[in-house]
Amino acid sequence: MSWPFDVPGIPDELFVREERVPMTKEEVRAVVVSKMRLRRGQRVIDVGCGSGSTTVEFANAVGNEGMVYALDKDPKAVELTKVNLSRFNLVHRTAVSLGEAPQALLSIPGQVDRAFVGGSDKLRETLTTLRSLLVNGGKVVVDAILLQTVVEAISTLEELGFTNLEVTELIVAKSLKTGRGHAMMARNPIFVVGAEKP
Ligand SMILES: C[S@@+](CC[C@H](N)C(=O)[O-])C[C@H]1O[C@@H](n2cnc3c(N)ncnc32)[C@H](O)[C@@H]1O
Repeated sequence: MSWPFDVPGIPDELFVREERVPMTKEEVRAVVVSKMRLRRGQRVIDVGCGSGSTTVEFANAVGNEGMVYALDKDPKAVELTKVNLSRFNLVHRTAVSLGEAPQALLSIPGQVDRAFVGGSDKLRETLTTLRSLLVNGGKVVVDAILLQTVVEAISTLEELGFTNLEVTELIVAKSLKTGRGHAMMARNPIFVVGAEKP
C-alpha cells in the first residue's frame, strides 16, 4: 500500500498494531510532522520508534532522496516498525535498528536535519547526543506525556543552547457514537516540545 496523499495524518487503522507496543496517535502525529518542518531529501532520526507510525510519516515526507534512521530498545517495536514500513512500501528510505539511545545513536553515519524523540528513558543524554548529530539549523521535537519529561526537555534544550523553543499542548477529544448522538471522549493531554540548533 502507498499512502495516496502528501499531507501527514495517515489513519491509525491503517497501521498494524501489537499489544504492549505503543503508537503515537494520528492527530498527535500530524502535529509532530508539522513541527518537524520536513522537506524532501532530509535525513531524520526517530528515537523510540514504537509501532513505526512516525517513522512511516517521516519516510513518506522526505521522499526517495531522504533517509529515516529509526531505533528502539524493544525488539518487538523494531519488528513492528519494519512490518509497517513494508506495508507502506517505505523500507528503502529507512534504516531500523535495535538499540538504546543515546549509545545506539552513535552508529548513525554523518549528520541529520531533524530528530524526533517519541520515547527515551535517558532524555538528557539522548538530547545531548542528538545536538552533536544535528546540522546547524536542524530541529528536534520531543513528544511527552509526563510533566517531568516536559520540564526535563525544556531545561536540557536550554542548557544545550537550542533556540526557538516551543511547547504545544494537545488536548484531543474524539467522538463516540452513543444511542442518542455523538459524545466527545477525551484523551490524555500530550506535549510536543520543539527547538532548533542555532
Ligand atoms: C510512545 S513509543 C513511540 C511511538 C512511536 N513514535 C510510534 O509512532 O509508534 C516510545 C518508545 O520509546 C522506546 N524507548 C524508550 N526509551 C528508549 C531508549 N533509551 N532507547 C530506545 N528506545 C527507547 C520504547 O521502547 C517505546 O517503544
